[in-house]
Amino acid sequence: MKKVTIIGSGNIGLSLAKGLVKSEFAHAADITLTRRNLNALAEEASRGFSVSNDNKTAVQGADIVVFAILPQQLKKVLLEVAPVIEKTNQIFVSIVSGVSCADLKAELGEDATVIRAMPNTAIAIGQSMTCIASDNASDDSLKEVENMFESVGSVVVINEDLMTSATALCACGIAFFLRAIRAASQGGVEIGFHAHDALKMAVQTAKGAADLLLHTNAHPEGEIDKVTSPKGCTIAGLNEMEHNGFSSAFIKGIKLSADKAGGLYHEG
Ligand SMILES: NC(=O)C1=CN([C@@H]2O[C@H](COP(=O)(O)OP(=O)(O)OC[C@H]3O[C@@H](n4cnc5c(N)ncnc54)[C@H](O)[C@@H]3O)[C@@H](O)[C@H]2O)C=CC1
Ligand SMILES: O=C(O)[C@@H]1CCC=N1
Repeated sequence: MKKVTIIGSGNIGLSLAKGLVKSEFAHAADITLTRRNLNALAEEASRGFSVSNDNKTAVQGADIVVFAILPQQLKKVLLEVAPVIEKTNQIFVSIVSGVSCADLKAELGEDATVIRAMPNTAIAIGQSMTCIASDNASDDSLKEVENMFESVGSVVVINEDLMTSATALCACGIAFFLRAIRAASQGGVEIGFHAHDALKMAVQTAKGAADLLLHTNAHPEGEIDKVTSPKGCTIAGLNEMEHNGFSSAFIKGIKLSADKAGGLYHEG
């Protein structure tokens, strides 16, 4: 089993830790979680995770170190751990948006093995879509990190210059789809369902739509064509949504998120 240290145990860091244990990629005891306020990790400690507020000690002995802190918090932490890292044995994975491999190596050293990864919060249940990229990692190191993220979802290896696009489409994207489900359930309440039933119906319908594409490799429009009976109620609703900018709003939102994702580290 690999020893994994996660620097920054907030939303995505904890989701990753939970997912890795659930998938049996690692035992809780082999995962060290750090956070400035140790009290906030009491529950994780009781579940067997090793917890610490000392990043320097926490990186020592780890096979894989994952940086899961905000872009604005990263530089200070890189400078803190750089003197104690083992460049030949350790892999440094950054899931911090907008931080390049070059940025990471500028603080950790040019010979450090750095890999960027962009998962989403469904990683907690083994359903992440994770994109990974590196400019210097060996095939073995890349494979090791790919295996880790494959244990908690799907992985696509991409060119580093597409990482901010991956952030918008996949990491932010989960929020976009969640909002769409919420909107569907609100529509359901207006047409007669109690909120809990409307949400359950919207969630299962969204899951069915995603699974249809996953299982059949079909194109969404092909599946939509099967639903839209001539002169029917589906095409009427769908066109009304489009007249109100549904696809356009989604596309514009993803573009804005991608623009924003690139600038968070250097903006400070
Ligand atoms: N939330 C998400 O869905 C995703 C987030 N990301 C990226 O992951 C990073 C973290 O995002 P979130 O988890 O949402 O933020 P968050 O604010 O929930 O978590 C960051 C954690 O880092 C801790 N922290 C701050 N300074 C620290 C230090 N010096 N030492 C140890 N811990 C420290 C904070 O206490 C906090 O718990 C960001 O860079 C974000 O771009 C990437 C993919 C998905
Ligand atoms: O909103 C954010 O900035 C982070 C990056 C991707 C998901 N959450």
